[in-house]
Amino acid sequence: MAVPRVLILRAPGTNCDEETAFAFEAAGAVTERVHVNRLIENPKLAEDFQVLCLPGGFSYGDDIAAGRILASQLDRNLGDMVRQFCDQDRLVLGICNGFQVLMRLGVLTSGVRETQPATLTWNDHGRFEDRWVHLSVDETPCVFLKGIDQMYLPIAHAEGKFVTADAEALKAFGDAGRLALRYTTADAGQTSDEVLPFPSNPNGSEANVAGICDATGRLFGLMPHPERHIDPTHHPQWTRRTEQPQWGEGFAIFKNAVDYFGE
Ligand SMILES: NC(=O)CC[C@H](N)C(=O)O
Repeated sequence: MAVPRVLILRAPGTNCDEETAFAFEAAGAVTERVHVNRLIENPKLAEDFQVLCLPGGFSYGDDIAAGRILASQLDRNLGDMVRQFCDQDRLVLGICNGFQVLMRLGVLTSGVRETQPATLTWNDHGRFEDRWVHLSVDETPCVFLKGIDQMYLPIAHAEGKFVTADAEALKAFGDAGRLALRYTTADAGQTSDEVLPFPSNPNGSEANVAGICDATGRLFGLMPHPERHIDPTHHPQWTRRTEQPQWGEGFAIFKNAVDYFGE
């Protein structure tokens, strides 16, 4: 099986890059954490990688809007590199702040209309929300979610509310299976378009959206942090369980990415 090489992009304020590298390596990938300035000096560096991952954090202090400055920097300086990564048979993953960057770049929402069809904005209650959430997976082409029905993962964000320009845009995403990951209740197995009340839906996202993918399923962004639930002991109730699973519930996302290159 081919071992994919994962480029984990660092920028001032990134704070989840080491955990994300650990998760990918546990799943069998080779990783390199590369600062955005190194990539701007030499964009050809990216040619050695099959997966581009934008990890979580507070890039450029979330100034202007979370992800805005890093997205502009990538667009202006590395636009060709990012487009090539998205167009070829490679994978792109954005986790939390990385998801915000991908949304500002527009790579996850392309194909729906000319003008920007969706964004991430402030949580309804206007605060940073840091806790665990229940998630369910839609019928989706998303490579990273293959074989996953449910997950229990932590969130830690202030600007995670998914909104679309109008109902037509939301429907277009939904019909294509692009509203891939949703917040749900502790007992629900299904995804739902009806907005669930807080705390099940932590930020007021339309259709309870926690993550979306592009039309091919190769590009994916999510607000929860799968890299923070890799070991079973990351689960907040792990000491009460009689048996431990081999991996935490976020691990399958990284494993799916690695397995994609072995198929
Ligand atoms: N955990 C993160 O990546 C944080 C995302 C972003 N800084 C926010 O607060 O919305």
